[in-house]
Formats: sequence, C-alpha cells, structure tokens
Amino acid sequence: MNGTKAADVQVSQVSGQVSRVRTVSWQEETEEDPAHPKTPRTSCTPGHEKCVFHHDLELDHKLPTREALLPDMSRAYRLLLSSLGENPDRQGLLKTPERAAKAMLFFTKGYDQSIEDVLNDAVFDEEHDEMVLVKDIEMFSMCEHHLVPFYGKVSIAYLPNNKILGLSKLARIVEIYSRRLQVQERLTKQIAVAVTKAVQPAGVAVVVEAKHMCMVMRGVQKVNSKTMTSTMLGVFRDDPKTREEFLNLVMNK
Ligand SMILES: Nc1nc2c(ncn2[C@@H]2O[C@H](COP(=O)(O)OP(=O)(O)OP(=O)(O)O)[C@@H](O)[C@H]2O)c(=O)[nH]1
Repeated sequence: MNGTKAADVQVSQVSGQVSRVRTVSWQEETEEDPAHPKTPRTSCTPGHEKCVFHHDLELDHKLPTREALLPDMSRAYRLLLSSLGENPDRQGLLKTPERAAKAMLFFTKGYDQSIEDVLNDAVFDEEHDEMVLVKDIEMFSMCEHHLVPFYGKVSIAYLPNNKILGLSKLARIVEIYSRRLQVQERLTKQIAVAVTKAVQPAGVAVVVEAKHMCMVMRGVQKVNSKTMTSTMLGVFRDDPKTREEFLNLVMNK
C-alpha cells in the first residue's frame, strides 16, 4: 500500500471516474479504531492466539469470504502441480487448480458457520426427560496433520432439561465442526459442547467412529483400523447406568 486507505477512494456512480476524497497516511493517524486496526493481526497478536484464520490484509479482523480465497488457493494448487513435475497447462489440468480450490473450500466450509447460524431457533420447550439419541450420522472431515480425509459416523445423545433440539440440528452441528481441519478428539468434544450450549441438557454423550486415510493410504497403512473417541458430559459422565444405556444403544447394530 502507498499510505492511502482503500476507503479514501470513491468511484462516482454517474461517471464511473475514481476520485480521491480524503488521503490519510498510516503515519498521520494517531488513534486506533479497534474495528480498523492499523497493522495486520496474526495468531501472535495478543488476544488473537486462538483465532482460526488470519490473513496479511486482515485489517478489520473479518474472515475473507470463501470466494475471495479462491484466486490465492488456485495459484497455490497450480504451484503444487508444477512441484509434482506436472504441466499445469496441459489440457486435463487446466481447470484443476480452481476445481481443487473449490473442493478444499467445501471440505472446510465449517469455518464459515456458527451454531447460531444453524440452530435457526429450532430449540423447543418440552417436558421430556428421557434420552434422545441420533446415531450413525455420516461425517467427513480433514486430518489437520496430513490434509487427507478421515470419515465415519457420529452418535449423539442428550438428556433434556425442559428443552429439546430439532433433530436435524444435531447433524448440522456435526457438519459445522467436521468441515474443518481437525483431529478426531477435538471434533468429538466440540460437538458435545455445542449441544450443551444449545439446550443446556442434564448431560451429553458423543461417540465418533472414524477411518483415517492418513493411516490407510500412507504411513502405517492399516486398512482396517478404526478410531473411536467419546466425550461424556453431565450425567453421562457421572452416572455409569446412563452411560451404559447410551453405549448399549450405540453399539447395538
Ligand atoms: N490423536 C490424533 N492423531 C491423529 C489424528 N489424525 C492424524 N493423527 C496422527 O498424527 C500423527 C502425526 O505424526 P507425525 O509423526 O508428526 O507424522 P507422520 O510422520 O506423517 O506420522 P505417521 O502417520 O506415523 O507416518 C500421526 O500419528 C497420525 O496418525 C487424529 O484425529 N487424532
């Protein structure tokens, strides 16, 4: 940048001409508006250590839209093809960088979603205090260590506390957290915490069973291995009978 903020430039709607309205260099400004920090934030910036995404130009600390990421990602995939010794200009590969970028955006679309987005007020008052279980919810995620898929199924149970959740929302919560770069343990816990936040139940139990392609297609190449993880909260953690009932229901095919 040459010291001029993008917001300082206006385009006339009538003539289409660009005119400079106000020119302020970074150095001239003294007070920092928290919504428009003067220097980019990174994961090293105090208070932003846990942020999931940072970008060099992220001066307003907003995620770039998914589409805005496509050109950079396509360039990166093109470089990858060249690095593999391929010719990215041969006919079959011409559109591959863009296709791959779009696919990766889809695999990670959970970064764009929040629980509030997907719940859509589907929380209902109901005096039901028996276990609600949705099992075998398909899940596709990406191993954050090797960027290859892991996939499997998720079973979620909760014991309502005068509130129930629209059933499809349990599967939508799985989508939010699985469509990111993940490890299975964190995914399992994030799902349980999200259900807790949504309906404040007496307890939540989540079991994830998955096959990791990083252990199948490469590495130790154990084709039949499966990884099971669980998170038990509230009564599912404290009461062995409730936990046993859940596990029996989940394990019985
Ligand atoms: N705990 C956990 N580990 C995972 C998950 N996905 C992949 N991993 C593991 O991450 C580890 C990375 O280990 P490294 O030794 O750094 O990487 P590597 O040389 O590719 O390891 P190998 O897979 O053993 O060849 C491997 O043991 C993977 O199996 C996950 O969801 N949870």
